[in-house]
Amino acid sequence: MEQTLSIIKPDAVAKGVVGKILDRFESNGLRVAATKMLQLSRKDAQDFYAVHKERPFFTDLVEFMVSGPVVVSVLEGENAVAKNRDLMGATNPQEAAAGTIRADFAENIDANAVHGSDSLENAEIEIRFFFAQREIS
Ligand SMILES: Nc1ncnc2c1ncn2[C@@H]1O[C@H](COP(=O)(O)OP(=O)(O)OP(=O)(O)O)[C@@H](O)[C@H]1O
Repeated sequence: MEQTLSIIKPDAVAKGVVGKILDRFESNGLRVAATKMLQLSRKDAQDFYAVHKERPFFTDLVEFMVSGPVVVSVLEGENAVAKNRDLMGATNPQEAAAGTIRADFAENIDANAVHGSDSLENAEIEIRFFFAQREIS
């Protein structure tokens, strides 16, 4: 079954909506196969978002991602990558469709509540970045 990586970002953890966001996944056919809370180091955040390192928002993105704990999860289900992206909504919460996680819980494009892998290939890389095989059930 397809797997994808989700990150509940520091803004959503600070707001206390971790349970509500995990419920969106579970209520829409995505099983939580692994989950944990952790504090990213600057190196973790820089490595994780390395594809964006030339972008003007990179420094702000890294500082935001280390501003508090995150909750990382492996989600499993049919078309898990695409399904998670649909549930998340557009990157900019102002453009996110009604009923999506970002429309309901995100503040702005910097503090946008969640990350989800954007391809099957990246999902595998991102899952390996955060989880050992024995942590995934
Ligand atoms: N123009 C921008 N200004 C500020 N921050 C941005 C901008 N574009 C993207 N970001 C931040 O960088 C993150 C990664 O950008 P990307 O284009 O990969 O968006 P995404 O795939 O929707 O989000 P994510 O990778 O977090 O799932 C975004 O979630 C957002 O927090």
